[in-house]
Amino acid sequence: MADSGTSGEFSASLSSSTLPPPRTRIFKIIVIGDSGVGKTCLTYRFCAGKFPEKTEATIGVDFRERLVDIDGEKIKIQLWDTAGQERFRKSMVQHYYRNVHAVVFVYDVTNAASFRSLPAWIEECKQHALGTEVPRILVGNKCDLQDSIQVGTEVAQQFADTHSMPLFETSAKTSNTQKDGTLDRGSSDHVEAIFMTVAHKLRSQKPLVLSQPADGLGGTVSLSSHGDNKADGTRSWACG
Ligand SMILES: Nc1nc2c(ncn2[C@@H]2O[C@H](COP(=O)(O)OP(=O)(O)OP(=O)(O)O)[C@@H](O)[C@H]2O)c(=O)[nH]1
Repeated sequence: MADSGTSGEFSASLSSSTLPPPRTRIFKIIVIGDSGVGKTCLTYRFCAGKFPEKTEATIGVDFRERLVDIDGEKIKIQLWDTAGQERFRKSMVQHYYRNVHAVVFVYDVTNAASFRSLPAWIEECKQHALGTEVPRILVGNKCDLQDSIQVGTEVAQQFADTHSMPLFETSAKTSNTQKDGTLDRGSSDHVEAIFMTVAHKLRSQKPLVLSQPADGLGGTVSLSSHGDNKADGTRSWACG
C-alpha cells in the first residue's frame, strides 16, 4: 500500500513538472471597414454579449477577446477592432496586420459609400502582405434599418463572389434579449455565428497561431504553416 502511495505521488509530481501546461490557442481576427459601420458594436456584442449603449470613434485599435469551446478545445478569439478614421489609424496600422489569422471586412448596408470603400480596404490588406490564404469574410451590418438600405444583397453577393469571400448580412443591434439585457446565446444569433464560423474555419486549418498557457499568464508564439489555401465556398445570410 505504501508503495502504491509513493508511486502515485511520484507520478503526480512527474506529470506536473514534465508535461507542458495545456495551451490555449489564440485566433487573432481583425475587423476593418469605414468609420461608423459598426465594428465596435459587432465586436462588443460578440465578446460582451450585448449591444453597447454608447460608442465613440475608435482611436488606433481596441481589442476584445472571448474564450470559446470548440469540440472540447478552449480557444481564445481575439477581435481587433480597428479605427475606421484615417487620422486615428495611421500610427497603428503596422501593428494590427501582424500575425493575423482572419479578416472581417464590414460595411454598413445603409451607407453605399462604406460599400464602395471595400476595394481600398482589401488593397490595404494586400499591401500588408495578407494573402488570400488568410480567411476573409464580408459583413453587411445594420440590417435592422430596413427602410434605409442602400446596398442590396445581390450587389453585395456579387462583390463577395468576386473576392471569394462568404457574405453575411446582419445587425449588431437586433437581439434576442433576455430579461437581464444580455443576449440569449442559445437562440439563433448571426453575430455569434459569424465569428464562430471564422473560428471553426481557423481551427480546421493547420494553424499559424499564438498560444498561451491555459492559465492566461505569459504566452509564446508557435509557428507552423497554414494547411488549407483554398478559397471558401461562398455563403450568404440576407437581411431580415
Ligand atoms: N441601427 C443600428 N445601428 C448600429 C448598428 N451597429 C452600430 N450601430 C451604430 O452605428 C454607430 C457607429 O458604430 P461603431 O460600432 O462605433 O462604428 P465603428 O465602425 O466602430 O466606427 P469607428 O470606430 O469610427 O471606426 C453607433 O451609433 C452605433 O450605435 C446596427 O447593427 N444597427
